[in-house]
Amino acid sequence: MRHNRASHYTAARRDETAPPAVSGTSIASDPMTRTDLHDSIRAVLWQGDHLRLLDQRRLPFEETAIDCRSAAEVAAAITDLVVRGAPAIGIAAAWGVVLAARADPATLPAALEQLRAARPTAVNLMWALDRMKRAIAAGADAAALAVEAQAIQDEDLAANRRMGELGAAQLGPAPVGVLTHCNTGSLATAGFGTALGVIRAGYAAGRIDRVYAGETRPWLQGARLTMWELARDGIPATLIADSAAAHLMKSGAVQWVIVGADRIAANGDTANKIGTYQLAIAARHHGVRFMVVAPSSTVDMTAASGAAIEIELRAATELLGYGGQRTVVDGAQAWNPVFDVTPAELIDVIVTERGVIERPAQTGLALQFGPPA
Ligand SMILES: CSC[C@@H](O)[C@@H](O)C(=O)COP(=O)(O)O
Repeated sequence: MRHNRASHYTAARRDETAPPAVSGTSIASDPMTRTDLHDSIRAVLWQGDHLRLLDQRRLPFEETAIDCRSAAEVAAAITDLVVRGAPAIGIAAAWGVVLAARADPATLPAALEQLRAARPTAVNLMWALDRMKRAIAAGADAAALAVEAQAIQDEDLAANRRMGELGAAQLGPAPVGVLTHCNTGSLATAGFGTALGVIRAGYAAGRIDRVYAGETRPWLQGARLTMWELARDGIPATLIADSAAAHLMKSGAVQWVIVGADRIAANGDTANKIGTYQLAIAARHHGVRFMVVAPSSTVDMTAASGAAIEIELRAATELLGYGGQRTVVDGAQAWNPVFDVTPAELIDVIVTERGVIERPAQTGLALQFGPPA
């Protein structure tokens, strides 16, 4: 393993013996630099002529990167969860557009379409592509598109820092226990994180003393990724099975559930990782408060309510086995929706970089985002 503290990742080198992690793409796989701070985690890194993605399917035990050299490779990496988390896939897609422009501007319409189809629920993907499309319409060349993609990435990091401050101010002052779901940290964003950014800021301010993370079946984003990020930061963290959440709340160990979002409708209904809805129901029953943290790029004012949000259904095989090993009897069927919608009535606070919306069911998002489109 080669370490290079001057850059975030070690230089990629083609490993002919490694199995292709994303079918049909050329992959350079190599260990990435290990550092100790969340600031050093970069899920998406532009390398001047290609895009380097930290392969999140292999964490926490392997820090390897995949180099994408075409929009098609970026789209495949998004679909296959090499890169995941609503803001991060929007950022990766923006760089995918840059790759298409550099290769041949004539391929841009097809590239935009292919990237848009990579995953259906996280609206940050469509938001970022629409922004790149507007830049193309305004005459941007590949270099100008790279500036736009970098701006999308930089603005996301700034939004996360701001949401961290705003969300942490909602807590305490006495330190609380917090439950989170999936992974909303540096890995899911340009850095720092949304819900995990609030947790980072809250812990730093002495307003959080313990974080519980649901494991997040079947891809284990909570177990593999959130626990990894929290361990690197030295934040006290306890993993729970997803099905232990109501029991945890009943014990009195948590006062807040803090989660991210993949799409927030105009009325405040929020799509997020499957299992979020049942956390919100259990939280309301136990008097535990429920906070959603997401940048404005996650807000979709064209969706009047959660009913308008497409929920991604993934392959049944993701549920029928574990670690490459089949665990369910042959011939069994499985249903694998990977997001659900939490109704606004169950949400106490929505935090975006524009501010805090308390009891969103009463006002919707119009206070910050204007009337529904
Ligand atoms: C800041 S990330 C917010 C959401 O994207 C996150 O909670 C989530 O549901 C991610 O799902 P994933 O399937 O891992 O992309």
